Amino acid sequence: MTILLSDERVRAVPVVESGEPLVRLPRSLSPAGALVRAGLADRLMAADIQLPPGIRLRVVEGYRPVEEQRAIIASYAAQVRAHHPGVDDVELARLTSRFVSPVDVAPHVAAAAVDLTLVDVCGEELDLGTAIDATPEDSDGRCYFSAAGIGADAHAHRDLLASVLTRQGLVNYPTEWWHWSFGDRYWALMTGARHALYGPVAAAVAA
Ligand SMILES: C[C@@H](N)C(=O)N[C@H](C)C(=O)O
Repeated sequence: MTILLSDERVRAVPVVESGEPLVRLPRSLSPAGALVRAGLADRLMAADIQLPPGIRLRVVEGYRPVEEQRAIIASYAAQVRAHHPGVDDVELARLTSRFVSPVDVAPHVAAAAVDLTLVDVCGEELDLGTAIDATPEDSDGRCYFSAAGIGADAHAHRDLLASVLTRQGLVNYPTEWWHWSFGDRYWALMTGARHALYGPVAAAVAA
């Protein structure tokens, strides 16, 4: 059974902030220059060199300011309401958290998560079954890491991604094949760590 980011068990995980700085990923790994915690950056670089020749990781997003997280929540919650008329507020929050995290436990706001994919030598994205940020509604559930209804290549590419990232200690959010994190509260719950390493980062600190 999938544990969502809105689950009380995630919120119950304590954070013992390590104070680890944010670093900008190299452009070869993240043309957008995503910012992440130093420990996550090291793990991503280690995962990248484990890939077969001709395949690289491509990180499209890392740290996200809290205002941006709030804006994504508001926008997607409105879409969920339109798709699921009549849901109460509790169910709305649960359904919304399949695609975007509540602010207080948000892995991107802690600079502890990345959205990423695989690219070939020309920088072209490989087939992972859906676009990054395809919602459950738009993709008919194919955004879930273990979804049926995607091709053999997409399955193989998701498995390849998982093999190099889990070896570095990252965990996937099962409703989004592209979302991987390290050191946040969701990661702590999933790995059995006693506490999270990284809490929310203020925009002023990230600047
Ligand atoms: C909105 C989507 N790209 C995303 O980042 N989702 C995760 C679960 C999050 O909000 O942390």
